[in-house]
Amino acid sequence: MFPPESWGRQGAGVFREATGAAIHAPMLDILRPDREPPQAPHAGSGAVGDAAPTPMMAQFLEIKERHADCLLFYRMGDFYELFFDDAVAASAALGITLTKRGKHLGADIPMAGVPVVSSDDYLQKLIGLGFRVAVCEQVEDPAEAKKRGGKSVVRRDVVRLVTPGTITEETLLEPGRPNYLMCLSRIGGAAGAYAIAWTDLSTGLFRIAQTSADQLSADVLAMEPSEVVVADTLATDEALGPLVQRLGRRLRVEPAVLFDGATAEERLCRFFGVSTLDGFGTFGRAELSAGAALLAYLARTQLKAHPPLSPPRRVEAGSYLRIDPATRASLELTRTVAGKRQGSLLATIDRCLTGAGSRLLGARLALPLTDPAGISERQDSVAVLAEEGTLRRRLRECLRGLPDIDRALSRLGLDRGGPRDLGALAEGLERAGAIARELAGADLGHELAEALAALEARPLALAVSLTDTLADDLPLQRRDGGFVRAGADPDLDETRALRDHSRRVVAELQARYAGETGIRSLKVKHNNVLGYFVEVPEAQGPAMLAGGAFHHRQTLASAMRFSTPELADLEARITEAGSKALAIELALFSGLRDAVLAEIDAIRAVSDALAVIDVSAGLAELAVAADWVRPVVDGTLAFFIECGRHPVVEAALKGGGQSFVANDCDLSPPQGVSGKAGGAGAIWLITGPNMGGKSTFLRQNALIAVLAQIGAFVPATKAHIGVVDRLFSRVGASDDLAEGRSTFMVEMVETAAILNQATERTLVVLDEIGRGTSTYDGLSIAFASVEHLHEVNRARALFATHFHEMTALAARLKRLRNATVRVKEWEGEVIFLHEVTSGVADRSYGVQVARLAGLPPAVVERARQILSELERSGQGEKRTAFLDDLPLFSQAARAPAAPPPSPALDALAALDPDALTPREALEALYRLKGLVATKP
Ligand SMILES: Nc1ncnc2c1ncn2[C@@H]1O[C@H](COP(=O)(O)OP(=O)(O)OP(=O)(O)O)[C@@H](O)[C@H]1O
Repeated sequence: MFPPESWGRQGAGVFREATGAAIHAPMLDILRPDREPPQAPHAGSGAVGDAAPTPMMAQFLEIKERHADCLLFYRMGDFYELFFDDAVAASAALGITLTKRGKHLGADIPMAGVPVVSSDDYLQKLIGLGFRVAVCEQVEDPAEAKKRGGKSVVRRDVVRLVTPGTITEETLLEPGRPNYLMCLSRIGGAAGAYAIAWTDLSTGLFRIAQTSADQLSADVLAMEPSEVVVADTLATDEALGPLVQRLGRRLRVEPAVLFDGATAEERLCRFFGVSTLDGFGTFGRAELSAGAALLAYLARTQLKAHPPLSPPRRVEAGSYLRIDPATRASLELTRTVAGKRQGSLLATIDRCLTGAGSRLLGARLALPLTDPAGISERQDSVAVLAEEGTLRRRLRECLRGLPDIDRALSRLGLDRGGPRDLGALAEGLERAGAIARELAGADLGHELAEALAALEARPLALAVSLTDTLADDLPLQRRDGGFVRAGADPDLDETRALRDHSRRVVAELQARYAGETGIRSLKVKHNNVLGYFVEVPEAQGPAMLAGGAFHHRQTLASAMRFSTPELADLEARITEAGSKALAIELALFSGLRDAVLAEIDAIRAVSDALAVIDVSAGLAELAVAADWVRPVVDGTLAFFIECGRHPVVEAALKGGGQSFVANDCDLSPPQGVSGKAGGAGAIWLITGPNMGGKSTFLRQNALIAVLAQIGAFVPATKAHIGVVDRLFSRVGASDDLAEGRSTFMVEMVETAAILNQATERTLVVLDEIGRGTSTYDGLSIAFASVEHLHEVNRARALFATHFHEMTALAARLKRLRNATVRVKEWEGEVIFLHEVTSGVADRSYGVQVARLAGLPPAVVERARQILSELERSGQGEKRTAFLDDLPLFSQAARAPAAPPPSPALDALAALDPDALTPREALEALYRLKGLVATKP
């Protein structure tokens, strides 16, 4: 990077050029009103009529035109300046001052700026608000520009576009969360092949997966991407509508040419410097298109920098547990319903000590495995470290505070790295050695043995040269030097000695001058304008001039400043030695950087190995601390959990000094059920009081399945799980008003997905289906859904309901069992025991719960009265007839004898079912329901 062209902001209109001469400029040169064209036809023309814009203005407009959709951070001295609309937008978004500089087309030019040193904070805010930022730097030394003539402007260009998915700065990233940029591609129309490719530019990870129209949303959202790039031709496609809506600001539309399938493979090959992709896997056309688009988008945003991506790895469909977005949300896997990480499953189980470990755990939670052998390998790692307490503690000691190797590596690869990134690698490699020594000789499973092998294969020579070269305390930026250890390079030592010696001579001069002049308050000082100078109180100034050895430079209110040939000479020597020292340091930096990049694969393998060790040790720590067990995971259809607990609720209760009541669950294929009904897993129909713990029980079993399949231990005393291919959980209703769907509609859409897609291997967890509509409608839907699950899907399922009528199904459906949550009633109070047992609940205790919730006593009493009447009058259509006799409804009892007119019936009579499309039918149904609801 070149020294900035110093058009500073300091003072009112005082700007210094890089040459050091102070100049007074009432306004920035480019924006001086007298130099502005009276009328510029449009931004970017560069020259207008008889009055051309200033060269710098022309440069600004030209660059801005090329990056019209970005805020342009235009580097001027120590600031990034924004002009015109960018300035207005940034000042509103960042709360920074909006000023005016000069005129354009007769109007003031708005301007706002942020200091370069703190620009990361501003960038973070802007990116978070959905802006994209083009960072424009000087791309030549100001001295070069000067050679071209006095008026020449230093060449500038955009060096990088900062977008949500392409951030690499440590300060802009969360340590434990990946930052995914994703491209989505489709080949061959709506029914064609879909694929996604995603990368974490900050770590170099690169994955490609095939998907389908059905799975698209689930697969995209599972990765929680920060930015999703879609071709303009696809973004407007109806099939993508719901996903596009969900992505909102995260969506980025780019020209379709980025996704060009014909050149995709060749572009991928060229990027990775290979003649064929066979070594990386076999990719379909849509996958190649998505992968190549990703590279093209990176080229657009990173410009000249070549991101150090790992070769693409294909995520095989079917190799992971499918979890749709609604299930992820309802199970609060990575964030709570309120959107917080705290309180999610991930936050509860994450005991990792490194950012890479937390990211790996998150990635495993996004894609739990379905292959029992792969799961077992991960479990072996956890088991070894759970058993070997001393080893685990020592490993965790080494991992604590380990720098983020992946991110340091990525920044170095993009040439955005500094001395601390090299330092991070030095420390990382050293710790890797310590960890390898701890692991050597231990009885490790396959996964940990592989990790150990990667640690042992670490590039030793590189580690040594990094440690030998780098100083103990490293500056953030390389441009100031001072990061090379004394003794590392003889030339550098010599130059530094020269510089330091000259500095000492300067200090000695002060004593000599004071002695010679007899002025005891004489001082030798330094500033950027004068360099070294002698300063004396103003009264002594004339005496200094008398001897002729001191040349007057400046008079201040209370002091006079002088220079001497000796000082000027020393200054020159110090500056020269300083530049030489810096040049040597920068050369050493480049050498080390090249050496690092030459070993990038080995270093990445070390980092991956450390992440695996961190995740395994973290899960082992959790298993020991919270008393979790290793589940048996195999290819059967078993689902047996003894004394299972909800990890998050248990942790929360523990915090409040309460204990969690453990419960068993057994959905394994029931013994003794033969014929068509046999063979598949069971359904538990759970009835029980409100607040009894039904939802918690449902969720805990789904979470145990997920934990088992990421290779973790589980909160239970015993567990046997036949791998689940797909998990559906509908617990707790939510409106999706953003997509224009009511609570009931959302519930039905999700239920439809479950009934259409669940297989024998699926685990379905359903809570109170059908409660968002009238009792009979709801009951009928719930009945039919359970029957379908039992007969057609044959999935393992937990179904909680307040429709006690449904318990009768157990007599007909062979694999359905009734279970209930126990409560005790004591002196009119309900006591929740949170125990799940076989059997049927007698009632819901809703009124008692309502009282506990603080409903006014009069309402509770009235509800009790109505409830006992309802229970007394039994079932059937006339069950509410008694209400007329109750005091509150006696008014309504005086209704006219003749049946009231019914707009709903009239509207129904007017309908012609054969003439309606399914959508119109649905709308008509809603209209009818609306009419019924508003009926007096
Ligand atoms: N096994 C348990 N041990 C201890 N406390 C529990 C247990 N299960 C649930 N709870 C506590 O009871 C509260 C209510 O549980 P939950 O929401 O699961 O009830 P529910 O039966 O689904 O109620 P509703 O039918 O009203 O939705 C939870 O917030 C939790 O604090």
